[in-house]
Amino acid sequence: MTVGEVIGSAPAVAGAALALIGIWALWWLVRYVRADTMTRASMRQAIGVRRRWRRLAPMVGLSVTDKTPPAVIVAPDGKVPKPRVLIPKIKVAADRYGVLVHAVCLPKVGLAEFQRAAPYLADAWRCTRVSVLPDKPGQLVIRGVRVDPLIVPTEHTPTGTVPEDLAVWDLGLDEYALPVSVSLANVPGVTVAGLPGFGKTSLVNRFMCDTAPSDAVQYAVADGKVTSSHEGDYADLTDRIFAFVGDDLEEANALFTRLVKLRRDRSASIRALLGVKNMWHVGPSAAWPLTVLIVDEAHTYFRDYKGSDTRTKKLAALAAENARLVEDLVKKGRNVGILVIIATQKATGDAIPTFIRDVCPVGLSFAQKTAEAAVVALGEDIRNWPDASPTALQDPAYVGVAAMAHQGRPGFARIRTPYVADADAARIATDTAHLTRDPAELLEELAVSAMRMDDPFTKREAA
Ligand SMILES: Nc1ncnc2c1ncn2[C@@H]1O[C@H](COP(=O)(O)OP(=O)(O)OP(=O)(O)O)[C@@H](O)[C@H]1O
Repeated sequence: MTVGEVIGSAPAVAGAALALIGIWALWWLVRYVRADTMTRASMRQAIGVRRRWRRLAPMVGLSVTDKTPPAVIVAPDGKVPKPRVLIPKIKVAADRYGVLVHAVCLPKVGLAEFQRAAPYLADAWRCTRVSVLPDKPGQLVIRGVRVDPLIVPTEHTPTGTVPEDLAVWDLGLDEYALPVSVSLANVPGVTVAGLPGFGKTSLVNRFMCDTAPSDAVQYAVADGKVTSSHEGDYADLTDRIFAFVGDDLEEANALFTRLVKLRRDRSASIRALLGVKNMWHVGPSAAWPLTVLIVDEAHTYFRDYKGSDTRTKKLAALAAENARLVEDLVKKGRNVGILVIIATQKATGDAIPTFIRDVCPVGLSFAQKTAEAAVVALGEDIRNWPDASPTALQDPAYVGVAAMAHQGRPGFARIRTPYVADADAARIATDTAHLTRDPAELLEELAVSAMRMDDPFTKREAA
């Protein structure tokens, strides 16, 4: 191509570039118009972050000077080129709560430098909080939230569709508005504690509503706050629950005994029926469902009864027996697909006995009154993380916010869990009631069909 041709094509190239910019501007405008007020503010914020980055980065110590002279040491006019100041390249995206910035590290400008600069970035970007985490090798992700996600209530409307992965429990958004979930695969127990009215039931409701459309899960509930299944928080869900007991210690004892028997029968037959030692290797199924026992207001079943009269002695014996049975389920139920969720308002050692709490790998706590209660709910380590302590969640703005130990790294996350309306829970329970089965019966059916398959006559027929 000659120089003349290049000059001649310049208007066409400029026109194409302008058209591209026009298309991009139109796309941005359409997104802006369709977005809600919070997202629009974040989109404007993202423009500011991009526009000011070249000036801001060196001011907050996020630049490096490249002193190596380029290939041409002396320019034709005799001047030596100045060293170049390099700044990390960024890509900025916006959502309801703020901006998500992907940055590329430079020599001596990495994770530590970005983390040191985070408070300055928060000031410059007008953010309540900025966090910096590693992304891909050599890249970082910086989360800046303009609005504190912990104080913005959210709602969740269950879709009624079968979850893609039954073992993933979506909990809500953390303090950086990033989604938090826990894996329930190989988890035998979850504890949920918190002052009354701070969102425990809503959290458990969400779990049930999201998983209930699957035939690979069955629920049993012991609710210590009520006497019959038609009262209280689980009244809307009874159609999807295969066993329910209220505050009667003897009935609870019978339910826990029944589930321990299921645990034993499953342990005895898992290799023959599933061909594995751990149900999670093949995943839960309609024939071998994940069996979830929810023990709400656990204090009712485990508390230490003190007194020498016959009735109190009987209650004390039942409570001790209940704790022992639930401990059995938590300690030995994992590989056979039994999960225990223990919720309580009362954070004392006898509400969730420490020998049970300590074997539950997942612990969540809504607001707590005292540091001791926080320790009972989340373990000793919470004392080392005062910012995340549930004692700081007592303001009504934090209804629905829980603290939870990070899975796989030190520290605790605070999570804004969404509210699930009772009407939605009722709708899901009604729509999925036909899936309710007793896992003990299912186990028997599975054993019978396995026996039939072993039968030489049946084998011949099948062949
Ligand atoms: N995640 C949430 N977001 C916003 N509001 C919530 C949330 N969860 C609960 N609430 C509000 O708090 C009220 C009480 O919630 P919930 O029944 O879940 O509390 P709880 O901790 O289970 O109380 P209790 O221990 O008395 O059963 C709800 O009716 C609702 O108005």
